[in-house]
Formats: sequence, structure tokens, C-alpha cells
Amino acid sequence: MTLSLRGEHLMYSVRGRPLPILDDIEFTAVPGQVTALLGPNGSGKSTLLHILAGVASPTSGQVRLGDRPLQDVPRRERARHLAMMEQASDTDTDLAVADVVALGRLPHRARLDLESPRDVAACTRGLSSVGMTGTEHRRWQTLSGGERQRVHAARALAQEPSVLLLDEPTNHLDIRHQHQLLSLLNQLAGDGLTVVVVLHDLSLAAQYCDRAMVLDSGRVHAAGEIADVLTPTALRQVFGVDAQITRADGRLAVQILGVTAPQPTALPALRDSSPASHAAHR
Ligand SMILES: Nc1ncnc2c1ncn2[C@@H]1O[C@H](COP(=O)(O)OP(=O)(O)OP(=O)(O)O)[C@@H](O)[C@H]1O
Repeated sequence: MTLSLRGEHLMYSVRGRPLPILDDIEFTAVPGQVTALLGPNGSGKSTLLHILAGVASPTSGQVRLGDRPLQDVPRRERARHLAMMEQASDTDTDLAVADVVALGRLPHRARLDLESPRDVAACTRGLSSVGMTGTEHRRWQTLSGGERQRVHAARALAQEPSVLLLDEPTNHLDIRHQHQLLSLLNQLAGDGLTVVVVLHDLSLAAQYCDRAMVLDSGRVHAAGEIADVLTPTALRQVFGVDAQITRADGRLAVQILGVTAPQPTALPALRDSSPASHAAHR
């Protein structure tokens, strides 16, 4: 089953914060494409992903899964269609890898059902896709950060969702596994999945994503085809870097040349130049 995911006029505010964290976001991700969510630290990417996954509710606006408002889709059905791979977090769990991956099958199983052959096959495929075959009996606590991240990905894949949402899925991965995972997302999109991925690495986004939305302080700076969105101007204005963007063999490549200006979130100057401070140092 293929399903699109849309966010309509999404607003998200929290008490005590004068400006909204998300301000009137219109978002669309469609089957067959990998859509990147890009933006500097604190621009609202994770918040938007959580709202799109139904983990958080917008202050106003709505998310639509296919042609239905997400809030009208029963929780269990939602879990069958939507898989979310969160940023890897430390956990006290002492499960084996196989048990973690099997969590992805829960939405497909009745409460007291044993694992079906289809469940087992989905878990095996999930682990194989991320190169973790043979680790089924390893304890979670003994895995490295990157291995945990790959098992999280295997769990999301075992869920066999129509829509896959990933929050910085490559931040612990070595270079080979970064490319392997992004390439896998490409393949899954080719099979009809709707894929949304938060990325900091603009080169990976350029190489593997079809579309992108760039957030800046909770607002949409640009959205559309990746080549239209990742421009030197956008990179200068939003990320504060000078970049050269080239296209070779139909592939987009981003080369960061340097930093242009301090980011708005830069730490305040360390030196206090007030007369009182000078007096205190004498
Ligand atoms: N519950 C909350 N209360 C107050 N501020 C919040 C809350 N949740 C998020 N924020 C703020 O909203 C902004 C957006 O956060 P979010 O985690 O969505 O950003 P992000 O783009 O994913 O950042 P990063 O790239 O650093 O992961 C940040 O300034 C964050 O501090």
C-alpha cells in the first residue's frame, strides 16, 4: 500500500516561548521519493518529524496520511503504516537484538499471537538490509552507537511501513554505512515507500534525496526538488556557509568552501568590554 504524508498549516508553540517553534508549515511527502528535512540546529526539524509521525500534536493545523486526517487513523493502524526511527538514544534495555527488531512487528500481531513466518522473515530482512545479520543474540548494551542505530533501522524496516520517518539516522554511522543506509532508503522509495529523513549532511541529501524542505527558525525557507532547494544562496542565508554546488552524471554534489558569518544562535562574546569589567580585572 502506498500513502502520502502531508502537513497542513502546522503550528507548534510552547508556553513561555514568544515565537512558535513551527510557523505555518505546509509539507508534502509522496510515495516513491525520499524527502529530506534540512535546517540548522533548532530550526524545528525533529519537532516537525514528531508531529508528522503523530507522536506530538500540532497546536493547530493537521497531518493527513493518504486522504485521512492522521488523528482519525486508529493508533494500531497508524503503527502499521508509519514507522519512525528516532535519534539513537541511550537506553537501559537489556534486550537481545532479535527482540528489539521484533518490536517492529507488534502492530501486525494480535495480542497473544506467536511470531508468524512472515514476522520472522520481516525481521531477518530488516537485519540483513542494514548488514547486521548474525547479531540476533547480541545484547543491546554490548552494541556500539552505530550498531544500535542500524538495529533501530532494522526495527523500522521490519515494521514494513508505507511511510518511513527517520531522524538523523546516519549520525553514528561510519562513511560506508551512511551511504549504505541512504542507498537503502532510495531503494525503498523505489519500491513505493514514502520516506522522510532529517539530515545534517547536505552532501548526503544532495546525493540521495529527491526533494527537500529547508527550515529556518521554524519557517519554510524553501521546499521542492532537491536541486532547486540546495542552492548556494540558500546555504549562505540559512546555514551561513559558502558552497559550490555541481551536477555531474545527473548527481548533485555539495562542496562547502567555508563559513560566511556567525550563526544567529552563536554564543555571546566571551569578553565583557564594559568599564566595570575592565575595572574588575585591574
Ligand atoms: N518542549 C519544548 N519546550 C521549549 N522549547 C522546545 C521544546 N521542544 C523544542 N523546543 C525548541 O524548539 C526548537 C526546535 O527544536 P527541534 O529539536 O525541532 O530542532 P532541530 O531542527 O531538530 O534541531 P537539531 O538540528 O539541533 O536536532 C529548539 O530551539 C528547541 O530548543
